[in-house]
Amino acid sequence: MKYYPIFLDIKDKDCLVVGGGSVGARKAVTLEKCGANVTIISDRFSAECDRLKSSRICLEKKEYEKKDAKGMFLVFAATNNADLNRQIKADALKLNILCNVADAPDKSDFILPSIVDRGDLMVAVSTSGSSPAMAKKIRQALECHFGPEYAKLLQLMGNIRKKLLSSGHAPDDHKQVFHTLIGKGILELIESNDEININAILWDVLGKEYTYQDLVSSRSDE
Ligand SMILES: C[C@@]1(CC(=O)O)c2cc3[nH]c(cc4nc(cc5[nH]c(cc(n2)[C@H]1CCC(=O)O)[C@@](C)(CC(=O)O)[C@@H]5CCC(=O)O)C(CC(=O)O)=C4CCC(=O)O)c(CCC(=O)O)c3CC(=O)O
Ligand SMILES: NC(=O)C1=CN([C@@H]2O[C@H](COP(=O)(O)OP(=O)(O)OC[C@H]3O[C@@H](n4cnc5c(N)ncnc54)[C@H](O)[C@@H]3O)[C@@H](O)[C@H]2O)C=CC1
Repeated sequence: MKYYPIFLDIKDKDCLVVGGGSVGARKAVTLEKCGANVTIISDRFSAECDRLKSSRICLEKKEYEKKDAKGMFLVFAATNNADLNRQIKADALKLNILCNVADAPDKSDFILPSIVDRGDLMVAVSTSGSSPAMAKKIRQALECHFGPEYAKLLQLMGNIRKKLLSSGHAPDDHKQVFHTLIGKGILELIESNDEININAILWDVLGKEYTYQDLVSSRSDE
């Protein structure tokens, strides 16, 4: 394997994107969705980038300077200047910060995947840099297969898991329960909004204190 796949928790971490064009904008949007505090530094901003200004995305209109990278958790070099992108990478290295270089995968510490985002289900597709266009096409095909019902299913499964585990750990019994639930076709029932039959399964497998409406009204990580 060329790259080590990892799901990184970047909530409330400071991340720097240098370059306010369409590539910088795309990287900033994903960072923001994951709860990071994003600074985009650029000597000019595309209209697309300008619209991103928010409580979590701050735009600084200026030339990049080495000190800008200080204290950042991640750095993204996304300018249209290849030499500058390499300089940003070198600065980040000196500061021990991982850096993505938009025009030079071989110089990057990490590359970004194409993402299917269905709540707690995240499918990340990488072609190891061989063909971003193909990564995007595969992502679009997967989006048709993994529809929005998967977000609901995982909210349900996450909350059942949390409730069950809060009453004690019994890995062998629990394994049986989870596989039984999935095997009973709950996904299809969620898709057709058939609450009556979902509850019938929940009560049969887990007991009356497990009700669909209660279990999908809160997030599993709350
Ligand atoms: C190595 C990597 C580094 C990184 O950015 O982390 C990288 C590098 C480069 N991409 C380039 C071009 C394009 N990138 C896209 C789109 C995406 N690029 C993304 C990731 C990555 N791109 C990493 C590898 C991912 C992998 O393959 O596994 C995605 C998945 C995620 C994201 O950006 O968030 C996002 C899709 C989001 C979605 O799902 O929609 C499209 C498609 C389009 O625009 O329609 C094109 C035009 C078509 C094409 O080139 O294939 C060029 C310029 C080449 C040139 O000069 O011609 C380079 C530089 C180079 O290769 O040297
Ligand atoms: N990784 C990826 O997914 C992709 C990467 N690329 C590469 O990414 C790079 C950026 O692409 P785009 O966003 O389309 O380019 P762009 O030209 O739209 O944006 C680049 C931005 O960098 C800024 N910039 C240049 N010098 C600067 C400096 N000294 N200080 C601060 N900001 C500076 C410019 O003002 C501009 O806003 C290109 O090198 C391109 O080849 C292109 C497509 C996809």
